[in-house]
Amino acid sequence: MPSLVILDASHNEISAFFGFQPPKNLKEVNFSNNRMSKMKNLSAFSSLSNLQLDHNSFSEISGLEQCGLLYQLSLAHNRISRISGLDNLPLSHLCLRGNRLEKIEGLENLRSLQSLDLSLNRIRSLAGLQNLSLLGSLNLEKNLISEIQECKHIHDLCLLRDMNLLQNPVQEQKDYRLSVIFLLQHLTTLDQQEVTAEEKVSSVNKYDPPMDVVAATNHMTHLVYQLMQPQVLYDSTFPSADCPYPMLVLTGPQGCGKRELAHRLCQDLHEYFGYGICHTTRGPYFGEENGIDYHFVSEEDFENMVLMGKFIQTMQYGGHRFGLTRDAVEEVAKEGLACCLHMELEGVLSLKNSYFEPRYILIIPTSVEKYISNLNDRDLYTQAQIDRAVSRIQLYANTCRQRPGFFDNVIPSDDWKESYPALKKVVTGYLFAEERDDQTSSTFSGLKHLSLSAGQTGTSLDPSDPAYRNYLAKIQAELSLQKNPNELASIRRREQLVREAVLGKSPGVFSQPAKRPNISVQPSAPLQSLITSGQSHPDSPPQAEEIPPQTADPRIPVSQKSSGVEEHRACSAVTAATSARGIVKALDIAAMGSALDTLKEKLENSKSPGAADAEREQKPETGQEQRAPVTSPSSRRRPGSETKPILPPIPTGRKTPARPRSCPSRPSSTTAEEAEAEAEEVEVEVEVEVAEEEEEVEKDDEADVEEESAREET
Ligand SMILES: Nc1ncnc2c1ncn2[C@@H]1O[C@H](COP(=O)(O)OP(=O)(O)OP(=O)(O)O)[C@@H](O)[C@H]1O
Repeated sequence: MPSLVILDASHNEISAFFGFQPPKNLKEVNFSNNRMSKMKNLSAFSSLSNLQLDHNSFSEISGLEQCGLLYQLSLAHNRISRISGLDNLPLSHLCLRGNRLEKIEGLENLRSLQSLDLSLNRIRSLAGLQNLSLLGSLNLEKNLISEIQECKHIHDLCLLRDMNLLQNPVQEQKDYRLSVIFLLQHLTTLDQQEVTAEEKVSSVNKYDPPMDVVAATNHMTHLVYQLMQPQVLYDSTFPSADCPYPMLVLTGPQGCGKRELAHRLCQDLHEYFGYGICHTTRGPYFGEENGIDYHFVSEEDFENMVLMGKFIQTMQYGGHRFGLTRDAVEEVAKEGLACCLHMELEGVLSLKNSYFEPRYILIIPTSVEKYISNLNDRDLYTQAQIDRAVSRIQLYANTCRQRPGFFDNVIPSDDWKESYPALKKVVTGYLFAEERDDQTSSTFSGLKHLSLSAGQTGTSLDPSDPAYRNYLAKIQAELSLQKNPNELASIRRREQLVREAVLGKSPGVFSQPAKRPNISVQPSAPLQSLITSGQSHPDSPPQAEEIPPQTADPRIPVSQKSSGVEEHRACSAVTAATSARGIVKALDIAAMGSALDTLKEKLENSKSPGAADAEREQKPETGQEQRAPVTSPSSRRRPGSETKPILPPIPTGRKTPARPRSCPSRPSSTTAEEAEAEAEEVEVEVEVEVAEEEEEVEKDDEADVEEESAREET
């Protein structure tokens, strides 16, 4: 049969393996479920591409070496105990399910293999799969794999999407699924179940959390432990919304000189800075002193301190733990000094979650060779430690590049002594000392004052405390846009326009829609009653005696006159009130035709002696109304804004970069301060003018009414 292409001889009792002359074009052969036990050389079957030999009694794979086109081979449920004879075959699908395999071998050169079924064997390790770079599907169900770490052997198989480890002992391992998903991040199906995006994210957050997640967890841990302790009021550093306690943090890779720089800075600027002493579990280097460089503590003590809520942040570096305690900061703050610290990036990230708002300065080496040489000179580090430190330069550089503003300043440094002047300049700039040498002492006293005031505001979570109000004012100011003098002038102009429109001096936009009824509408009786009484029910025009005295001015609805407070509010809200009046006035009496008589009558009735008395009683209120704008809540002055926040010498510039109000102690803020003062002046000016103009409006209104009444009387 030279033309035979597909041969299916399954489910027979054939024992002879290929006991026939090879058809030239034979491609697919199925001898499954027969009684074959020994394979023979198939080099004559050169076209063979698919061979199914399941459920036979083969114990060894052989004779396939010359099958250069064989891409699919299935030998499931045989007695094979060792994989062999498959080298260099172009197999893409191989099934050895249900054999006696104990390890994966002989597959190293199957570079084209895409699908491998080794289920139902006795395999314990995944070693031997690492070269199968095209492998996309791997079935290892019902084997003896017990360690999650075995997945490391297939970690680099980027095309592996589907893996089945069902009924392996490894399934009982804690967090098995998340761990496997973490190790094999390309998987889309694990154990016949789809891998979700949530699972992938959770696995990464669990086993290789991003630095921010680590920092947040670190912060959360310490905060929780701290809250579990009896609460202590930290006089000097209790967070004050207006003036956070000033801190300076030098960061950079290990051994970049930040520690020396910090010490030197605290020495030179000892009037301003104190060195914050961290705790560590590492032993002291030669020359280091307990309580000067670090507080050296045992692992156990450190852990106890964590549980006691002592730390603000901690981090693990080089197998040792480092941490900054609240007390360490407090020690410095008590002296009236700003705390100067050095720490790694992880510490910075954690600290950034706290209520402290330090300045962060990155000290970064520019020459790797010099950096390595500096580290070697210290004679403290192993090569692995040096390599790690060097690798972290990139981490800092990336952070700096990817997160603009993360560091307040970056100082390139290959030698700390050389970079010290630059650092000092930057820091003195923060202190405002360089530009205002003459005010140095006052800055310092400001710092002392800061500590004190922070202490005073230690209980400032009480709303009755002025600092609390300052906090609100600060938030409010930040939320509302700051207006420059030009904007304020523009607002004034627009207000003026509105006022003129209301007074009928100019046909402002606000009066137009309200004037339309003037022309075309003859008000009905219900409308008259609405105008005169302020009541809304159209069918029941009120009797004259029903009209309360304060509705003598028919243009102002009762609702606006019902109480002094409301009146006050109505007059305060300049634009709203005047425009409302504008609308009422625009429905002018002249346009009401016959309705005028009724109105007149009611007006007269309302001027009864009782009503007049009542009106007189209203006079003080009117006065109040006139004065109202000055103290009006609608004024643009913020509550509590007359109390200037006390400013720290190292202000919170980074978090509130462009707002002169919140960082006036920055060098560049001299002009900002002036601008602020100027803006405030203009603000007050505008308010006073608004008040005066309002007064005028009121007088004009009153004069109008009187004139009208007089006209009517005549
Ligand atoms: N509380 C902390 N949080 C985060 N990092 C810290 C903390 N305390 C110290 N570190 C940092 O941990 C790293 C290891 O500290 P270690 O004192 O062992 O470094 P070092 O070899 O003396 O080098 P360096 O001169 O940079 O301090 C340093 O980069 C140090 O700045």
